[in-house]
Amino acid sequence: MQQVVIATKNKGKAKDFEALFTPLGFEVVTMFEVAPDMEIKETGTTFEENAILKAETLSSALGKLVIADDSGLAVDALGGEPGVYSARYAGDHDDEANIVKVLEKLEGVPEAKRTARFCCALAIAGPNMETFTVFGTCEGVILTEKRGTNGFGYDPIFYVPELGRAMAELTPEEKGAISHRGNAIRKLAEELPNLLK
Ligand SMILES: O=c1nc[nH]c2c1ncn2[C@H]1C[C@H](O)[C@@H](COP(=O)(O)OP(=O)(O)OP(=O)(O)O)O1
Ligand SMILES: [Mg+2]
Repeated sequence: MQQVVIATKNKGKAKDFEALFTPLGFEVVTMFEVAPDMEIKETGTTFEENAILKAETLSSALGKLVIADDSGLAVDALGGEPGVYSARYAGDHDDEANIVKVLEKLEGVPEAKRTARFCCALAIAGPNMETFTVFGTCEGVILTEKRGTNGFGYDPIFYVPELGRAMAELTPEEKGAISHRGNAIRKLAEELPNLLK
């Protein structure tokens, strides 16, 4: 099976990518398999910068085509926070602590003002091509408590109005159909024939 290398060490993201790439006939491979000891510092100030950093670093190391994902949650009432710092908002990659911090900061904020979006920048880098990026979003509303057990990160507190459910109440396929990551991958898929020729 053809492989697609994703420059991530996030198991939740890897599952999202599997739901999106397996139907296309690709096996998803992550840094756990190809570069478990590599640490890539996310020093950028935008999702795009960090995605490019991760894709180019791993692609150079492997000499292969690599896709990276930098993503996060932007809450309107918090001026776009946690944004690019989503993974490190309350603790280093502590999803539960991050959720508690967002809910605390939004205490007393009425539903109409709890609008937010998930953002996903994807970068694709390879030996014989210029790095290319796409951006996807997904609009939602921050709940006042957690709902559902699927997904990862902020999914339990992210309500998707068009489906009437929290992101963590969706199957991986349902999430992929409407998510920031799914939307970004569909944009990338449109461009891929031009990029690789
Ligand atoms: O679909 C999602 N559903 C819920 N939460 C999400 C999603 N997508 C991103 N997020 C949150 C998780 C993490 O707090 C941050 C990503 O941070 P980000 O640096 O891109 O990923 P990461 O450090 O976990 O893994 P890696 O850099 O190895 O790909 O945004
Ligand atoms: Mg990261």
